[in-house]
Amino acid sequence: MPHFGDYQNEIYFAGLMGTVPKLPMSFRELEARAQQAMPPGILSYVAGGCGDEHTQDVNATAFRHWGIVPRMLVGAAKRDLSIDLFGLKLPTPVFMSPVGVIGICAQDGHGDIAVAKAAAKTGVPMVASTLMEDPMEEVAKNFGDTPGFFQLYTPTDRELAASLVSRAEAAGFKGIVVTLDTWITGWRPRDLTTSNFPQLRGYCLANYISDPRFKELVGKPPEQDPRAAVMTFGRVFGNPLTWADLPWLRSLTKLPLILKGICHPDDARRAIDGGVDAIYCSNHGGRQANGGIAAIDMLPGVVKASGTTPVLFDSGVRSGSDIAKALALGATAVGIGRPYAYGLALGGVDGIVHVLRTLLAEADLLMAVNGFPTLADLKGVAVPAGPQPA
Ligand SMILES: Cc1cc2nc3c(=O)[nH]c(=O)nc-3n(C[C@H](O)[C@H](O)[C@H](O)COP(=O)(O)O)c2cc1C
Ligand SMILES: O=C(O)C(=O)c1ccccc1
Repeated sequence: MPHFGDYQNEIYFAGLMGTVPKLPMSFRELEARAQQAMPPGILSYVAGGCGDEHTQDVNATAFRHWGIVPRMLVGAAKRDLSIDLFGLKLPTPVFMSPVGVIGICAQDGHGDIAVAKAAAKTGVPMVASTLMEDPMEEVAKNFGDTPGFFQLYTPTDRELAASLVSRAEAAGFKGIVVTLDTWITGWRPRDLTTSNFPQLRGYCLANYISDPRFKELVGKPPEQDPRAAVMTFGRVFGNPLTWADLPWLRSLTKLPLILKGICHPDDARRAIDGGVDAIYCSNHGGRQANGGIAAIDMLPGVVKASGTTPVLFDSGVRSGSDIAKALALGATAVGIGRPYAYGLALGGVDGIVHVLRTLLAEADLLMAVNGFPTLADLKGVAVPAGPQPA
């Protein structure tokens, strides 16, 4: 695998031949061009968030309150961005966060498969949502050598939960991410204004309608009565789990179990005591609660409480320097959300690969210029931005 920073040289040298990149080089441009390219209903679902979107906004802007002081004469000519996560060797500390409507972000409606192919090309794992437009078994066939993770929205029906997890195991997924913050949908004015909720219009339910237990719950073949399938989905989708359910969740799989949506240090400690393998600090990109605190500002407390347990992080990552800052603040791996959905909408598999390569190239070059050749060197170097003590 080439150095991710090489993408910069590739682009400049292509420029000598008169070729400039067709795809955006910054998040600002990516978002603006995606806004032009995506159907309005899908765009507003992806771009929107909770309430007045304050949390969503600060998730991104709060990265500016953290900084990295450069070190010189380190000779960081070669960087090593690889990590070991649950014994899996990954070339970079980046993954693609679960995005439930990614299937319909692709022009051909097979966005989940496009993400899996981009994972295979880049070594950046996909965390596949429960909400897919193609069944997980089909999606997993496209991972190549890159491990994939399955994100579970725990349904109220325990047998359905168990069935989804065992299918994920059989399909070769390497870990189960259980999302805790979305057993009910947050207050999303953009979607409410247009009465637009893609899943309730029958999109992205492939993992449900292909499931033997779900078929039993519908009571007839879902394809014969799509409305009954949607109503059954609505009925079983969200389970308001409590700590008392953690032993049951843990018992569902021997694969690494990761809890997504943990932001309080006490919750991290309790989850680790309950036997989870990793903590996933995230506020769902500000889509669920307009609580006001940026996810990146909650990361240090979660990292401290988690000790040696890996901490995954997402929410507001828009650039390579954001990735580097999250790593410096203690994240083991960093999730990309909306940016890759926009990349997919603009350029299919190549669009996702481009977004990942630009983010990774920037992170890699920041490590080079600032003198941090390894992730171990980067750990702990982020400081609050502003005047530094003498
Ligand atoms: C359109 C959309 C759909 C999402 N669907 C899911 C999902 O199915 N499961 C999940 O755990 N998180 C889901 N998320 C949350 C992401 O995994 C991630 O936490 C979030 O996108 C991070 O914020 P950012 O994209 O602003 O960086 C979704 C996010 C978006 C934007
Ligand atoms: O839109 C989301 O962020 C999401 O994860 C979701 C998925 C299904 C139901 C409600 C929310």
